[in-house]
Amino acid sequence: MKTVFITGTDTDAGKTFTSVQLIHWWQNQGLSVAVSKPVAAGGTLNPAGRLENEDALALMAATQLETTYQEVNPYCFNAPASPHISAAQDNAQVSLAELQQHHQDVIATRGADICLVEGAGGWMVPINDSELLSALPITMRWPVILVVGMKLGCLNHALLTAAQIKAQGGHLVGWIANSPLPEMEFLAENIDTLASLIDAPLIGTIGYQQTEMTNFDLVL
Ligand SMILES: Nc1ncnc2c1ncn2[C@@H]1O[C@H](COP(=O)(O)OP(=O)(O)OP(=O)(O)O)[C@@H](O)[C@H]1O
Ligand SMILES: C[C@H](N)[C@H](N)CCCCCC(=O)O
Ligand SMILES: [Mg+2]
Repeated sequence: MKTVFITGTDTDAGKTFTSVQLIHWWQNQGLSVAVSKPVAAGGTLNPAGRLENEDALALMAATQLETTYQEVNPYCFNAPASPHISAAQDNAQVSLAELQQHHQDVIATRGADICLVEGAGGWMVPINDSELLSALPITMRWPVILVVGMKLGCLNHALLTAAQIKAQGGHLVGWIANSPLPEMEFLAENIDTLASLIDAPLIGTIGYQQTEMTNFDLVL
C-alpha cells in the first residue's frame, strides 16, 4: 500500500474537496483507496451519540472500501479549533505515537492499493503541547501532496509550506491548485508563479465548484 498525506496552505484550502476527487480518480483507474482523517477538530453528535467529523464522513462516502468510522477517524474533538486546543477542551489527548500505532495496526492492514491521509489545517498544526501533526508523515516517510487554496496570500503560504516540508526531510510529491473562492484576480499568473518556485510538480488544477477532476498528473 502506498500512503499519501494531504496537507494544505491553511484550513479551508480545500484538502477534503480535493481528496474526494483524488479518491474518485484513483478508483476510476481500478485502484482501491483506504482513507484516514487521524485527527479531527470539530464534530457533531450522530443519532447514536458518537462524535463525527464531516471530513471523515466525506472521505468515507468517497471510498468504495467498507470501513468503520473509528477506523477512519480515531480522534475527534468537539471544538473547531486547533487539535491541541480542541483536545484539551474535551479533557482528551492524542499523541504522535498513538497515531502511528493506529495507522500500523488498523489502516495498513487493509491491503488497499493506496491510503489517503488528510491532515488538519495547514502543515504545522499542534496535536498536543509538544508535537505537531507534520511529524506523522515525516516519521512514517509518507509522500506529501500540498493543496494550495488559490487566494491572495497563497504564494507566501505555499512557498513556506514547501520549504518547511523540505527542511523536515519530507517528500513533496506534488501540489494542486484548488480554487475555493469564486474568483481570484490573476489566477493564472499565481499558478505560473508557484509552478516556477515550488520544487515539485503541479498535479492539477481544480476550479471553483469543479467537482470531477480527471486530468491529474501524479505517479506515487
Ligand atoms: N474548488 C472548490 N470549489 C468550491 N468550493 C470549494 C472548493 N474547494 C473547497 N471548497 C469549499 O471550501 C470549504 C473548505 O474546503 P475543505 O473543507 O475541503 O477545506 P480543508 O482544507 O479540508 O479544511 P480543514 O482544515 O477544515 O480540513 C468547503 O465548504 C468546501 O466545499
Ligand atoms: C477547525 C478547522 N476546520 C481544522 N479542522 C483545524 C484547523 C487548525 C488550525 C490551527 C492553526 O494553524 O491556527
Ligand atoms: Mg478537511
